Amino acid sequence: STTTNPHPLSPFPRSQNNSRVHRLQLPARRLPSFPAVAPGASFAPLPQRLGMASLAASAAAAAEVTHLTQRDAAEIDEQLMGPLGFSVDQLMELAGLSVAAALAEVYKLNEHARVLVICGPGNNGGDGLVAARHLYHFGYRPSICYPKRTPKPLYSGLVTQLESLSIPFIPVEDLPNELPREFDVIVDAMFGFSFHGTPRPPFDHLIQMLVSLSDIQNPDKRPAIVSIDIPSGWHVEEGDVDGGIKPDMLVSLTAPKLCAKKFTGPHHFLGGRFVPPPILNKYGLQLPPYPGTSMCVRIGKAPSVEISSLRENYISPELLESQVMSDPFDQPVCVSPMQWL
Ligand SMILES: NC(=O)C1=CN([C@@H]2O[C@H](COP(=O)(O)OP(=O)(O)OC[C@H]3O[C@@H](n4cnc5c(N)ncnc54)[C@H](OP(=O)(O)O)[C@@H]3O)[C@@H](O)[C@H]2O)[C@H](O)CC1
Ligand SMILES: [K+]
Repeated sequence: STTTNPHPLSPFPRSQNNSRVHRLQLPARRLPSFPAVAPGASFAPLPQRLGMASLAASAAAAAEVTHLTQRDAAEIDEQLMGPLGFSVDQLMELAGLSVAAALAEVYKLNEHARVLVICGPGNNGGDGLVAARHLYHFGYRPSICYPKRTPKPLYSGLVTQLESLSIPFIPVEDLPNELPREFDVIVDAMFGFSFHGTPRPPFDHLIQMLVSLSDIQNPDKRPAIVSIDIPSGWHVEEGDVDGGIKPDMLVSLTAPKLCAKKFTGPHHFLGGRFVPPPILNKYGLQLPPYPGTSMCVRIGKAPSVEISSLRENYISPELLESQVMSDPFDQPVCVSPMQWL
């Protein structure tokens, strides 16, 4: 056939003259869907059901996860949405779902139902809108602050979907002064990998508000901050160069960006389980495998639980007087998990 290729970067190249086409060529042999790592990667594939040994391997592998430059992150995005056939809606849906899933894994519904999602003008903000919808369906009570709306159908559609769920949109000037009393979690969906310079209004004010919150040392006295892809205001490669937000949780998408090396919070997750082999191969990405059907995977070690504090806080179940036997040997034994400690 003499038809020309509509996508110059197509993974199914018709022109052999385009060097970028060569670099994106699909492997001749069909790769298995697991492990999602480049061939020759230095860590071994892990089983889908992670046992203790493989969890340790996963932590070791985390040290080797690839961190992207701003340019590579943008280029990967363009390739996914060009020659690799994805649409922005699709990627945003998966990104937002990953964020909601990661948040729900750490901040359980019974104690963290009230979530404020602060959305910026670009796709990072779109991820926040999608995450809010999924959080609603998970049982959370999200509210949204979306001060610079984008008049594109994708975004107005997301807003309509959220309005149909009666999710409140709070104008920036109406945000309560006492955020810690009103919300359990704040999702920072202001800026992602296209951020540059210093934040302009009203985001400068919103970022400062989150900086003041993250300065409160006692995490029980403030909402947890969850940043999507990049802590907003951070330099995408250098990190926190200007006394910025210190999120408790970072959900990197596709692959962590260089700034994530400076993240010191307790919870770092990877989401965006959509990276196909041509991208993994071209950029030599080393990414941890996602467990089972999960949309997110923890990068690095989970914070350890202080067992002695569990013991101190443990209150034994009440034993009613009527249940007490006269002979203690007849007393029914109540085995609680704490008795094994
Ligand atoms: N492949 C993936 O991993 C996917 C990730 N997704 C998410 O998309 C973002 C990147 O989205 P993008 O739209 O390219 O960029 P941002 O959301 O970071 O923001 C761009 C808008 O922000 C404005 N901007 C930039 N700097 C400033 C500033 N200093 N002050 C105020 N506003 C700023 C910018 O305006 P300009 O006028 O400067 O152009 C834009 O309006 C990625 O991080 C992920 O979260 C996708 O959802 C799915 C695929
Ligand atoms: K962000």
